[in-house]
Amino acid sequence: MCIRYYFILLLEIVRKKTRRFRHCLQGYSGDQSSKRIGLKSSNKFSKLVKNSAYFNSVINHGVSEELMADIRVLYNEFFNMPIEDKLSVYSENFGKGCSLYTSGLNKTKEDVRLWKDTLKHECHPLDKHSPSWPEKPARYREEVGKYTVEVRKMGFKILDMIGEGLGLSEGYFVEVIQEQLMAINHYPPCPDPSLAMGIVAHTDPNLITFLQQDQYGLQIQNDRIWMGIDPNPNAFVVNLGHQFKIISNEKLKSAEHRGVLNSTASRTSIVTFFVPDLHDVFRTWPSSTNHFLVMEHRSILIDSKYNLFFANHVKYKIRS
Ligand SMILES: O=C(O)CCC(=O)C(=O)O
Ligand SMILES: [Fe+2]
Repeated sequence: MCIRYYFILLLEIVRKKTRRFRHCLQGYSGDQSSKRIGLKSSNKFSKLVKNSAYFNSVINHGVSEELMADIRVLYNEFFNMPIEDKLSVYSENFGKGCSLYTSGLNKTKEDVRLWKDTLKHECHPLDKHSPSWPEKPARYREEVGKYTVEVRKMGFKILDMIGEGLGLSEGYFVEVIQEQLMAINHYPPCPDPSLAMGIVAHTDPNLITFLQQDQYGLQIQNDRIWMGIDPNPNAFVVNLGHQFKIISNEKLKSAEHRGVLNSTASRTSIVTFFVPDLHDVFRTWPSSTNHFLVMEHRSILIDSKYNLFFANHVKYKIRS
C-alpha cells in the first residue's frame, strides 16, 4: 500500500513541501543505546531502568523464541497478502477496534510522510477482542491470542520488578492496567529513505511498551544524538511511556524514539502497549510512597483536559 506514497513524496520534493532526512541514511552502529538484561534479578532490573533514560532489551523474558518466530512469519504473511484480503480490516478511523491504515493517522497535518502500514487492535480480554481481529491468515486469532497471553505474563513480571523499585506491592499493576493494545508496524523497503520516515520522533503516551523487531530501524535519542537499538529478534525492547514518568514522580524517564527506513529490506515491529486507567492509579497509589507529582498531575488529568493532555502528548514532534 505504501508504494503510492512514493509518487506523492517525489511531487512534494519538487514542490519543496518536504525535505530530505540525512539521518535516515545512517546505519546501525552497534548496541550502544540499549542495555541487554535478563529477567532473573529484579533488583538489577529496577536499578537499570531507574538509572537509564535508554531503552532496555530484555532477554530470558519467558516468551518462547519459537512463538516469537511464528509471529514474525505470521505478520510477514499478513502484510504480503493481496490487498483484497486486507481490506476487511482497513480503516482510516482510528478508534477502538481493529484497524489497518497506511502512513500516519492525520495525513493532512503531517509535515513528513510515514512509510508504513500499521495494524492495531486491542488484546485483553481475549474473548472480547479477538472476534474483531483479521480472519486471514487462518491461524491469526489462535497464534496472536497465545502471543498476547505470553507477553502479558512477561509484562506483569517486568512491572512487578519496576514496582518493587518504586515501593509498590506485588501485583499492583494487574489491578490498574485496563488495556493491552498491539500495533504492528510494517515498513516496506523505501526507494529513497531520505524522503520519508518510518515513525517520527515521539515518546509513547502509555505506561510501558514491549517491542519485538527483526531489522535495524529503531533509534532513540540520547543527549541529542540518535542511536540505533540492537535489532535482536529474540529480545523485547522495553520502553517506558509518559504515564510512567508521571506516576514515578519523574524518577523514570520515557525516551524519545523514532523509526528510520532502509531501501533494501522490509522491517516489521510488533508492539504491545500496556495502558492503565490513571484514575485507578491515583485512587489506589499507596500513601506511603512519595507521590508529589502524582498529586500534582491528578488535577490536570482527572478533569476534562484528560483526553486533551494525551492527544497533545502524542502529537508528533518532528526533528531532523
Ligand atoms: O517500529 C518501531 O520500531 C517503533 C514503533 C513505535 O515506536 C510505536 O509504535 O510506538
Ligand atoms: Fe513508540
